[in-house]
Parts: sequence; structure tokens; C-alpha cells
Amino acid sequence: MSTPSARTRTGLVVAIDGPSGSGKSSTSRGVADRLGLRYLDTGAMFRAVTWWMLRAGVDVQDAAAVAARVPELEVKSGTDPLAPTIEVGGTDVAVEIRSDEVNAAVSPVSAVPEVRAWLLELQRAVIAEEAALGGIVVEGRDIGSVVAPDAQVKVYLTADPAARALRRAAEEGGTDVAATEQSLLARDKIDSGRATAPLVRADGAAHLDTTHHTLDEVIDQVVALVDRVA
Ligand SMILES: Nc1ncnc2c1ncn2[C@@H]1O[C@H](COP(=O)(O)OP(=O)(O)O)[C@@H](O)[C@H]1O
Ligand SMILES: Nc1ccn([C@H]2C[C@H](O)[C@@H](COP(=O)(O)OP(=O)(O)O)O2)c(=O)n1
Repeated sequence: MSTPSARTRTGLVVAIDGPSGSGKSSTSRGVADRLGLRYLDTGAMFRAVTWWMLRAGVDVQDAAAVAARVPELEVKSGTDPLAPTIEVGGTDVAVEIRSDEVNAAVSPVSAVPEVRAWLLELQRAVIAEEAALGGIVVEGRDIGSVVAPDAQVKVYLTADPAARALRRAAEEGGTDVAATEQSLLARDKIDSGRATAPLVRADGAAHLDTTHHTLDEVIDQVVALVDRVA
């Protein structure tokens, strides 16, 4: 149940970055719900682009081939934290973008500068519109560093790889935690090592290690950071 704060947070942007399984989505949605803010999952946008490329038969390891198809993209994100949506080319892909195929292809697709430039423009447009209406929580890998460097609140979430893998495997109903950890670490490596907008702790970002904290505790900590500035 939403309990929007009576306070006006017009113009507020909360940027939440971190590696896979650190708790970005659940924390961001919880914070947005508690404070009556909107929510943007930029990872879902990269996943939707990846799903579209795979379905179009594009070789996702070929950056030039991926870049050539960018002008055909149409991505739409719904920003209700209780019911976020993601569409590409008019198709709802909320379920499909969590597949193993997309997990394996999303980091190389996300490293293609043309993909990032195209999504950056879209992300900034959504953020500007929603921030003006009352504030937004945005999660991803480069939100505090590139997408919204002027965000009033920046958070860098981490957790030990073993904890991240356990969480992700539990969420997906998987039993092979070791394989899940390998897949997360492989993505971390590409996401942190790419030339354009790598995963980094942005200047001024508060580092929260969520390994030994419950989701509610992490949400409390982020809400406290927001309360300090807005
Ligand atoms: N602090 C936490 N403690 C335990 N489990 C958590 C915590 N934060 C998130 N989770 C769980 O871990 C899984 C991955 O979290 P998610 O928010 O999707 O991470 P990310 O968006 O960073 O990949 C989800 O099932 C979520 O409920
Ligand atoms: N701002 C962003 C968000 C995601 N990405 C890329 C890199 C990530 O491995 C994929 C998927 O992101 P997503 O947040 O959905 O991944 P997890 O749910 O944390 O596993 O997208 C990115 O490059 N920049």
C-alpha cells in the first residue's frame, strides 16, 4: 500500500546504482512506494533492447550490427513502482527480458555506444518529465555518474557475490547457485570494464553494503538519505 509523504518532492531525482543482485530494484521500488515517487528501471530498458536484437536475429557480439539496428527501436517504460512495465516495439516483454538468453547477451549489447546514447536520451526525457511531476527513483549502473549526475541523492548498493547469487537464484527458483554466481560475475566484469559509462560508484554516492541488512533496513537507510535533502 502506498503511503506517499505529504511533502512535495518536485524535481527530486534519486539515483541508485550497483551490480546485479545488490538489491537495486527492490530497494528503489520500496523507496518510491514509501515516498510517493515514480520509478525507472533502466536495466529493463537495456534488457528490452537485447531481447529485440535477439528476436531480430542480430549477432549481439557484433557491435556494428547492433548499432545499425538502433534507429528501429521503440522502448516504453511504465513508472509505477508497484506495477512497472516495459515494452519494445509495442510488445510487453516484462517476462521475456529475464530469460537466460537475455542475461547472457545484455552486457555486450549494453556496451555498444549507440545503444547507450539512444537509451540515455530516452531515460533523461522520462526522468525530466517525472521529476517535474513529483520526483523519481532511477536505478541502473550509470545513473549517478552519467544519466543524472545532478541527482540530489545518489546511492551505490553492493553485496557479497555469494549473497547476490543466493538472492538471484532464490528469486528465479534456480538451485544452481554456483552457476548463477558465475553469470553475475561475468556480467559485472563487462559492465565495470566497458569504455562507455562503466559501473562505478559515482562522485558523492553513499555506499550501502546490503549483505547483512534486510530489504526493509536498506529502504529505511535510503529514505533517511532522501529526508536529509528533500
Ligand atoms: N537487503 C536484502 N536482503 C535480502 N534479499 C534482498 C535484499 N535486497 C534485495 N533482495 C532480494 O534479492 C533479489 C535481487 O534483488 P533485486 O532488487 O532484483 O537486485 P538488483 O536489482 O540489484 O539486481 C530479490 O529477490 C530481492 O527480493
Ligand atoms: N544503467 C544501466 C542499467 C543496466 N545496464 C546493463 C548492464 C546489466 O548487466 C544489464 C541488466 O541490468 P539489470 O539492472 O536488469 O540487471 P540485474 O537485475 O541487476 O541483474 O543492463 C547498463 O549497462 N546500464
